[in-house]
Amino acid sequence: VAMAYLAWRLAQRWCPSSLQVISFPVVQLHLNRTAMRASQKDFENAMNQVKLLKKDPGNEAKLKLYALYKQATEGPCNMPKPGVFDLINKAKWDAWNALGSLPKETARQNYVDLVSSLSSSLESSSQVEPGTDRKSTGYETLMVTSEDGITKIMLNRPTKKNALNVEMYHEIMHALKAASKDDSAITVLTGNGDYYSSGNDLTNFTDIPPGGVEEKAKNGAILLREFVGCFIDFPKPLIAVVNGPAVGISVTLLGLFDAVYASDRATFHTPFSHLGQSPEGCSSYTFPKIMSPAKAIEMLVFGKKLTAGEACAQGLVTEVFPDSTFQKEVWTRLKAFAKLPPNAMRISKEIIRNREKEKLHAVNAEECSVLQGRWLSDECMNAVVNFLSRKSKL
Ligand SMILES: CCCCCCCCCCC/C=C/C(=O)SCCNC(=O)CCNC(=O)[C@H](O)C(C)(C)COP(=O)(O)OP(=O)(O)OC[C@H]1O[C@@H](n2cnc3c(N)ncnc32)[C@H](O)[C@@H]1OP(=O)(O)O
Repeated sequence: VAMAYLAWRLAQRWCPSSLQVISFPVVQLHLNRTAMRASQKDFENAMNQVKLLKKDPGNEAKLKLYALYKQATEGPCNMPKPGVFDLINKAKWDAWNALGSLPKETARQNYVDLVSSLSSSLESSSQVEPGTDRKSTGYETLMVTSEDGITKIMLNRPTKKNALNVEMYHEIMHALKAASKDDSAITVLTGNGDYYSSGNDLTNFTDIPPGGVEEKAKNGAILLREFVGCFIDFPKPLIAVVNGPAVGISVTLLGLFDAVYASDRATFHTPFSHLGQSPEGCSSYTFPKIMSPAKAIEMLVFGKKLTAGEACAQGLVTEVFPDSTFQKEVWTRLKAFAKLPPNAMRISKEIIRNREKEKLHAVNAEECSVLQGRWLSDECMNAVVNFLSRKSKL
């Protein structure tokens, strides 16, 4: 029953709710569109279109495509279920199996529809409107706006507590690079919904490439190093507006921000040991400097969760505001900052931060290399499997 429940939870995660409703314990598929039927030619065109996508559509979309393709070509899944540690094949099996007895023609149509929606959304993501006041809706996982001299990068996966999936890592890097060159004076990172961010999306560990977990860990370390590097090198004032709880990498990165404003609802939690992992985001260097080595160890090694007030007392947070007035007070202040001469702000940040840059890049490289080893450990694997099978939560 537990395994069936897990399959159902994973299926919920990976199956498009607009196409079907899945209920437990009996898997029922209620299709809301049966009228249209894609021809074999449409299906083949869609398969070719997938190869031409300019951007990676992300793991969730790839699993949906895989499942629909298998269903359309082979019918219902009757393969043996892969073992619990064979994460990638198990995820694929779950996605396919969750389609139940969906007819081949419907799967074909759903595949064609999905490719068409991916093509249009990924095409538009490369277009940024020119001008000073602009809104970029092209991102899949972010909302990026630029007005009043402020570029706001909002993490936008509120139903997943703004967990950072691989696509979000890439989009944040893209948004930061664009913000570093645009005409805004300051850049703000914040979260949509009740969380600032729940940190690394633990399903990032499930998409294992043909080279196996070693290759996955190596690629993860390369991605993480590049990602953190963008924060180290960001040239303008970078401000975090921490609207709610923050976990993992969303906390450690705060040591690289120029100001951190938090709602009194926010908490700061880095449960790395619980997850069999180790600190990143340069926190092994910035946290002991900011708050003393002993306080840093309480957070980074023992996983002590801080309230916003505690984080402020320890220097990680610049100022705490009551949640009821948080947005109003913070944005009023930020708008005033953004009116200051941008070049003076950039040059002042440079002189304050630059002498640490080389050190920070070295720390980043070392942390990523240590984490690469941690991701291959049983401690880490067990923590991820426990979360995904809903046996544990922070
Ligand atoms: C080899 C790997 C390569 C990886 C690629 C590079 C990676 C770089 C990695 C850098 C290292 C980073 C480390 C970290 O950030 S460690 C911190 C990781 N985060 C967690 O452990 C948090 C896990 N989440 C929770 O414990 C709870 O969800 C939480 C306490 C945050 C909220 O609980 P609550 O009960 O309020 O809400 P739900 O649990 O129901 O959550 C709602 C849905 O959101 C999903 N969710 C939330 N957080 C995550 C997450 N971090 N990863 C994946 N999914 C997450 C949750 O599952 C719910 O989804 P469903 O509605 O579908 O069930």
